[in-house]
Amino acid sequence: MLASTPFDKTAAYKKLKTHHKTISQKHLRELFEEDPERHRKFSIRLGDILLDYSKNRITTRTRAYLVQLAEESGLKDAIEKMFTGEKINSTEGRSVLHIALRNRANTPVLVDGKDVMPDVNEVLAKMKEFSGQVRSGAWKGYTNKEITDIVNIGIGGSDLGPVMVTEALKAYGKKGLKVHFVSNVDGTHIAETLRGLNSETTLFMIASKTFTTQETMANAHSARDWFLETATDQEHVKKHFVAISTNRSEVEKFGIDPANMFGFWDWVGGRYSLWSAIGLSIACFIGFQNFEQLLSGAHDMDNHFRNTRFDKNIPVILALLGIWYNNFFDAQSQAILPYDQYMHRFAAYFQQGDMESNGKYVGRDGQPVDYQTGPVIWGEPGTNGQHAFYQLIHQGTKLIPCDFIAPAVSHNPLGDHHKMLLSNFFAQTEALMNGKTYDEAAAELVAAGKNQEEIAALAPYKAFTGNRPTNSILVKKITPKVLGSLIAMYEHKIFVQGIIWNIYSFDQWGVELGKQLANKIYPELQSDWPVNNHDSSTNGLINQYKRWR
Ligand SMILES: O=P(O)(O)OC[C@H]1O[C@](O)(CO)[C@@H](O)[C@@H]1O
Repeated sequence: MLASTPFDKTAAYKKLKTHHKTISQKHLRELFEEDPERHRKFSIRLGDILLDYSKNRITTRTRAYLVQLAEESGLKDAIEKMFTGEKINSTEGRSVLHIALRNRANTPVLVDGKDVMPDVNEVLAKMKEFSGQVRSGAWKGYTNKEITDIVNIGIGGSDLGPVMVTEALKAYGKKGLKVHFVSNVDGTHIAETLRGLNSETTLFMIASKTFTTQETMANAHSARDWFLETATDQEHVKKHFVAISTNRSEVEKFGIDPANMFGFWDWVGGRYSLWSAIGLSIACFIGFQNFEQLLSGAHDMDNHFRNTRFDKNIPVILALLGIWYNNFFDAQSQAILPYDQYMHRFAAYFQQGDMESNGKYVGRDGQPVDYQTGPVIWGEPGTNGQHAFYQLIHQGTKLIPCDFIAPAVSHNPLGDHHKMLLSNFFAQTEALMNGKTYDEAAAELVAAGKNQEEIAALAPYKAFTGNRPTNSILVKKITPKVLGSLIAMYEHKIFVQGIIWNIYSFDQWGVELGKQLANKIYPELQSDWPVNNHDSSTNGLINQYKRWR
């Protein structure tokens, strides 16, 4: 069991409340003027990753109080409980062991007294063999041709991780092997994906922890129908369909050869599952060695997280800063802004990772919390975001803490593109911090030849308050290893915040109600009879749909 202290009842919370009154009056410009050592004091380096969090509205005292908050919340104990397989996902009665999936040290990790590592290693060995066969062409389709296209069918955690990673690591992808992802139950998704594919050279991976998810099962059945239209013989299914699941009996019921099933376990949360067999499409695309590098990067971050004191601990610091803005500055959201086109799904990935984990209002004591929990996560790659929503980040009325992420080395060193990209990366955090005073704006207008009247009219709009906090995460290069570390970094940040907010981060009951109601409405859509058993809005919408279809 995890300790259960409502975070607003801690002594550190009270200190931070008072301290916030002082800090909220300070401008980041002043903080930098007062202390030229901020970069050194507020940076952490781990291998090829540098976190500079100096452009935050904090002092060393803020950090000390935040660290105290983490300590009072029982974080140290909670981390140990997670790493040692205790059932900290209490509402589902499960351990939380994505860390075991990437435990490259192979030290025993016990669940109910049984070491899970032999099972983990067995599945990894099977993934290695299979991905090797697909990549080498040894795995043949029903007409003896090599596989050219993989279609992963899954949703949520059984889709977003593989999508994000295969995009982020496209530079490592095997030429001539394409990966496609179908998630939405909207028939357009699968129809558009299958258009142009050849059943003889296409391999389907049906990825679902439960193997009962409506969207995935509907898409899987449509994929099989499409396949059998040309392949005709049921026997051929086994060369073209593999399953990734914890539910063997449902996999068998679907008709997938158990030899083609890649298992995982209930202690792997869906949104933490890309390290498991759910990552099979990743392993096929980038190769098993690179997949192991991804695991190893995550393992490095796991070790750092578990063994480093909190004020030098990257995930802990990121989590505490998030709490500082979320609960003391009333920030509603958090932007993740990768300056790397390959990472264009990174923010979308952590929308599930963060919002499904910490979008909770009931505390671990069973009572509604009376403070804010998980933020809205959003973001797009720079520089596109700059020309879309950054205006609001710079001059809007909302405080939006931002994480800027960029690699020093590009996979595509084309002319001066990367220098231009990085100059934007550096410039944005500087601009958000410093802003532009009225006097600076007026001086620019003078230099542009404007008269006093024009200056008075325009300067208020051209001035920026600045004082907008950012983290800069500069990495050497987006390699599989670095990406693994970055993903694990955010996973642990989410964990820390959940512990401090005193909520359960590893269940997701909130998505159940919609599923239940959809299952109830689905049979009602079979006939043309009007319905009258819902509220007037839902009845009206369903009945109009029936008239129009
Ligand atoms: O892998 P499954 O069982 O198909 O579930 C897919 C997704 O559905 C959810 O349960 C709810 O959205 C996610 O947590 C999960 O990643």
